[in-house]
Amino acid sequence: MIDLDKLVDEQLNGMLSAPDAVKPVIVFPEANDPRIISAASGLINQARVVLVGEAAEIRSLCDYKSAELYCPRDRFFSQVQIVNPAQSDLKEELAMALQEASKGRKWEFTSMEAREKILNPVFFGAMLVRLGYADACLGGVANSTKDFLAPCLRLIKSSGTAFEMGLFCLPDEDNPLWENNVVMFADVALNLKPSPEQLSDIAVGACKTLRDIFPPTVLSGVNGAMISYSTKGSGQGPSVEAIRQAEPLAAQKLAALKESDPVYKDINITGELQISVAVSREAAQVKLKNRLDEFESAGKANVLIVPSLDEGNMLYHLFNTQYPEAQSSLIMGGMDGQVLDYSRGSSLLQVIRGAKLLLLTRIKATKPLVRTSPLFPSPRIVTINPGSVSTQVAVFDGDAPVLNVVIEHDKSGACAGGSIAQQAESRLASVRRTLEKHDIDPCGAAMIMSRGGMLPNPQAGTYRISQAMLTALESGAVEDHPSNLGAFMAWELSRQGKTPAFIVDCPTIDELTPENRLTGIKGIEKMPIWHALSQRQAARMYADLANQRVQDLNLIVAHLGSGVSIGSHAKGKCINVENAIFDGPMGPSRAGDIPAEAVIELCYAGLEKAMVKKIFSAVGGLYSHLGAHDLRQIQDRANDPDVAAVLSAMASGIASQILARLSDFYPEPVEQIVLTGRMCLSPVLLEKVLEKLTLAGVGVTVFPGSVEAEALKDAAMRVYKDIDVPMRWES
Ligand SMILES: Nc1ncnc2c1ncn2[C@@H]1O[C@H](COP(=O)(O)OP(=O)(O)OP(=O)(O)O)[C@@H](O)[C@H]1O
Ligand SMILES: CCCC(=O)O
Repeated sequence: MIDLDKLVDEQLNGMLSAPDAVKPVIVFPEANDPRIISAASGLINQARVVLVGEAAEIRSLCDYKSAELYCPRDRFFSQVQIVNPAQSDLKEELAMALQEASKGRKWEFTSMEAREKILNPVFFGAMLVRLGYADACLGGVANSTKDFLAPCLRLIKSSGTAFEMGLFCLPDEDNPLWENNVVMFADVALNLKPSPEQLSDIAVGACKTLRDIFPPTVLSGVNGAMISYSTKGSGQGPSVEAIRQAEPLAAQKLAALKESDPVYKDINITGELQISVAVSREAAQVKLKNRLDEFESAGKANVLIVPSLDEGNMLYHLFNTQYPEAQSSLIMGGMDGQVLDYSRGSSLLQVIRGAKLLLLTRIKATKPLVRTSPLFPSPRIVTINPGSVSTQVAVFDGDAPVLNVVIEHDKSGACAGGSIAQQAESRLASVRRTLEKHDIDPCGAAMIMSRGGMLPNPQAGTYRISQAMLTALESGAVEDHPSNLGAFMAWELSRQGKTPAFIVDCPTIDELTPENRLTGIKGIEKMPIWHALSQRQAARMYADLANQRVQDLNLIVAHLGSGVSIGSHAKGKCINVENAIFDGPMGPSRAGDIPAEAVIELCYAGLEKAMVKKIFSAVGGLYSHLGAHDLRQIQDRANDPDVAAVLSAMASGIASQILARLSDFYPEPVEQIVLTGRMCLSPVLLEKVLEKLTLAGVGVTVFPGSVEAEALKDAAMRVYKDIDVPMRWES
């Protein structure tokens, strides 16, 4: 049986990991139902969830266990928005808009009535969608269709005929009627006797939905058939006539759909077929004989469009009863994924599945998603992330990305050297130019965030930038490193702290255990310098995916970027990690571990100390072997045996040091190995690393690319929501 839930999850996660993706805002007006609370907790990674109800009631439903949460409780309450209509700032605006929407309708409201109605969570939720403050409203588990769906259909604009589909992924059988045992029926809930126009809308909408859910790699054909007691002229009657009239209309609409996106090119719709002719090749052969090839869907239809509600509803309930183990769901059509009406008997699993299918169809609908909503705080956050030859500038409104630019610096210019303050000045000028070019005024930001610098002995987390911190960085930074520039730039952008400015997760955070700190020479201790911002974010991202807390997990996290660092994160603390500038595996321009005797020789070869340091930290690794450090170009030469040998050695070094970390957690097991950084964007390298990691017998999760801008934004939001209290740097 196709695992529908897994398929939908994979697609959602893929779409939501796009750099400019935003999560849809979904409203549950029935937040007093334990199924809704539990389901909401399983949706927070893929949606911004609004629960309409009383915060105290929702908390007590969680505390007394009738609503079990799929994620840590703190995370749930920090992510969902609970809105009580009676106390909402939006109440009056929504009531006025409701009255306006009702004008001239049979159900027209006076302003008094509208104010009263808006206190009803269903009206409140539907109006949030109507006004563009939310993307979708989901209900029906605690209300009748009349009480939930009628207000939604009245108030939320649709793109055609509203209808409902019943989707079934059936258990495996020897002789399945349908490819992969997937079948859909429509309309199963709304239109008593659809007109030809409605039938054509239902046919095209249902086929489009099936394709939106199942990519061609999973379901090669989407074949719609309008079911009748007549096969191509064998019978007569009003319903047959309606289908005949619907067929050309459906053909026209289908042509427009195919024109809009080639993904729909292989959809077929055929009218007026008996159900046996629609689903069985043999029956089709018997009845259609040599005309069979004229009708693409005949004998292989997997979307069955019924002539009236009686048949649709019957089929839906028949299949639900006969196949209790099927993965099934109701899906609304014709509403651009803005509404879902559950059945009151829905199980928790069905509530979650329905919501995820709705998210998928909502994201794939042409209507753009809400980027910022008054329901969710959306402070403007400017983030800067200085690297050795580039500075990343990313701007967010709350969680919504606004800008993400990587400014490449000329090595001979902006970062050629000079004091931290001098370098910061020229980089800052390019950051300002970039912001200006995109019409972004940093003075309008609520918070300015930067990667942390090499402060001595910092704590993990967020520090407010202060003059004392800048002094410490200028005079006492542990290493001369581009990360030190961040605080200076953020300070200047914030007009010397007038806008709150912060650094997050310094590379010098030291949480090593004594065992991991000690070396073989008394007096020489390990001194970690690592990609703390990136690694700690990747650990949190994994924990969120696994619906756990980092404090409860043992993770090995590797940052594979310009530098490489591998951290052993035991219950949220990085208990072992190297100095990524000089130790560990080789990287694009880092030498990594070199036999000690060779190092000694090099030091006495008459070179200046700065030159020796440069050999290890700037012109080692790929650059030393191949004369280039950009993996994007190097991987194109991977067929060259010399290049392949160096890439294999780098991958092998990374994998073997990750494997070596397994023992750091002894006697506890490692839950997951997590990889991140832009080198993970290289399939050539990643494949070689992953191959060897299979030896660990531990799952591997990859967050390819840089997660640092997201890390800075998330840190800002934690401060903004009072989840984190920023530290002050004391000299
Ligand atoms: N699309 C890509 N495909 C393959 N490799 C890439 C891609 N984009 C960047 N890289 C490589 O990733 C490396 C840079 O990684 P990343 O940007 O994560 O590091 P960084 O954050 O700049 O540096 P640091 O490790 O100092 O933090 C470079 O070697 C670059 O060539
Ligand atoms: C944390 C930074 C270490 C490096 O530059 O590789």
